[in-house]
Amino acid sequence: MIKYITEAHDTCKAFLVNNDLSGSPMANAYIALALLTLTMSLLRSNKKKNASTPWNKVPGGLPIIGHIPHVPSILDTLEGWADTYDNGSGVVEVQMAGKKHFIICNQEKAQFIESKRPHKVIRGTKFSKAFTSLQVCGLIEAEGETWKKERRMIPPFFNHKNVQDYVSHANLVFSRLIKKWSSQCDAGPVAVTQDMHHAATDIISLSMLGYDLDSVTAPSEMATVLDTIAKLLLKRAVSPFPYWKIPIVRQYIDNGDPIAEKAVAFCKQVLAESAPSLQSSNNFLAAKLMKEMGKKADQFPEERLIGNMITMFFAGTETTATTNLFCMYQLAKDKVLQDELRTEAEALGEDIESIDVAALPSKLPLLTSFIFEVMRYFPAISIQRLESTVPLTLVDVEIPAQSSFIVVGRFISKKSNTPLGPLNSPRDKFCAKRYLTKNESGKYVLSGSGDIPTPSMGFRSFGPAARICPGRHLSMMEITLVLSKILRTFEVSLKDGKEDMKYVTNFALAFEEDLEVMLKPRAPKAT
Ligand code: HEM
Repeated sequence: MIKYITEAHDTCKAFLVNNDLSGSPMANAYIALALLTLTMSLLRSNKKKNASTPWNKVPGGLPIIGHIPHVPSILDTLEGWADTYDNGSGVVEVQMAGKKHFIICNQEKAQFIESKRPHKVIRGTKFSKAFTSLQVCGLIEAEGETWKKERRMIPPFFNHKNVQDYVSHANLVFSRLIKKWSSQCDAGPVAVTQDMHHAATDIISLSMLGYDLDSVTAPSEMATVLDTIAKLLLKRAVSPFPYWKIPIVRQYIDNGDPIAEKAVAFCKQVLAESAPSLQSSNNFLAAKLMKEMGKKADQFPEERLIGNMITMFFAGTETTATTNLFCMYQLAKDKVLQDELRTEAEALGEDIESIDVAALPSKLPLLTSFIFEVMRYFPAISIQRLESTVPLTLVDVEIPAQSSFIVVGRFISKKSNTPLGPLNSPRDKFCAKRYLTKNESGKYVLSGSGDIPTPSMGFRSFGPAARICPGRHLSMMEITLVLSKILRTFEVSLKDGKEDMKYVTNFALAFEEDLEVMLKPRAPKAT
């Protein structure tokens, strides 16, 4: 027993180290509380041993807490279990943190679970509580009727027509980024990670609030606050117990409440200051939303408007920046591909900045296919944690309400449904041309309608149909624009030819270390 408690203790410690909490004076109290919570959950769980199920269970595990995924690579552990234990049913059962979880590892089962959203299957309650605790009350945290109402209201402002209004923001921010890198690139490798995050934050700030943070040019306190909220949300969502409700303890563990207050105060102030010009502004979400709300009686309350603004920073910054970084890394690794993409970007001429957003995929088919493949292969969000609110029948077995599901999206996309593309590329390999096909004149064009691929095509990077990412056209516009600018301005290569960048795989993918690249300015074209 002592062995098990020691192992659990070590895991909690690893969690703290992983989340920069190990230096906290409350670390041991945290561990003790975590262990107590695990024990309590066992006592409460009143488990019925299900001797035979049509799916496999991950064998072994510790009494009380069950299996403990290795903290630096939760995703790898989950995918490893899916790979080893799926008997073809698409479900693997595992006991973790005193609770049964179902790992959903094929397309058919994923679709079944996701079809039950938003009422019978929801995001985990722990997740919602973490969001509410930091006042990030918006579309991501919402369920049921609130979600339906906000889903009707907000996503239309992310369609192609509206994203066109945000293009000037992306152009402004990326011009600053390219200018900054141009001034640094002669001095050696350029550290691009933080700049890419700042660029994504600045674009969200301009496009959602109409406010220019300009954190690409100079550090901005508010950019740091908004970035910290995202980290706190993830930390709270995976915590074994709601430590933030415990007076004194909470301020030592994350000091999240004053940070959340700052973010809310910032959004309120920006909106109050821009109120007089809202009627004439149409190039940021808050203005569009407030006009729409003015037309209707059933407005949503101020805290949800603000909560939705902060939600967009959380949802739209890390995801887009991470994808941009993985794209840069793939470009830097493959000079031939880089040249092909550059030729395509240059053929567009100078009009990239005023281009019709909806036309980007057809004008830049190879770049678009490359971005889709980066997203499939390195999805910013690689797993989804879900919970049932009613009993569900899974492979002819009734499983109770409050069952926990983990959909391993990246794993599924590497196994099934994903097209092999014109080069017949295996699904577990990276292939930039995967989403292309040759037309009658032998030219590569995007396959199918050219739209963003769907989960039924093995592409799960923007989430399932029911709660598909509303920001997908905005992020595609951003990524296409910044890559086109980078390709036209620089030749990109890896620092010291270093090809083996490691990435961490907790809930979102990220490079373990900052990405540094060599940027060689391209010779100005002879006129
Ligand atoms: C490469 C960039 C992005 C990726 C990979 C991405 C991925 C995702 C995924 C996988 C989901 C579904 C989560 C679920 O299953 O519940 C999602 C939802 C969401 N995304 Fe994105 N996203 C990106 C960019 C953005 C941007 C730029 C915004 C807005 C500014 C945004 C706003 C949202 C919101 C509000 C939701 C919740 C939708 C709902 O629950 O109804 N995302 N995103």
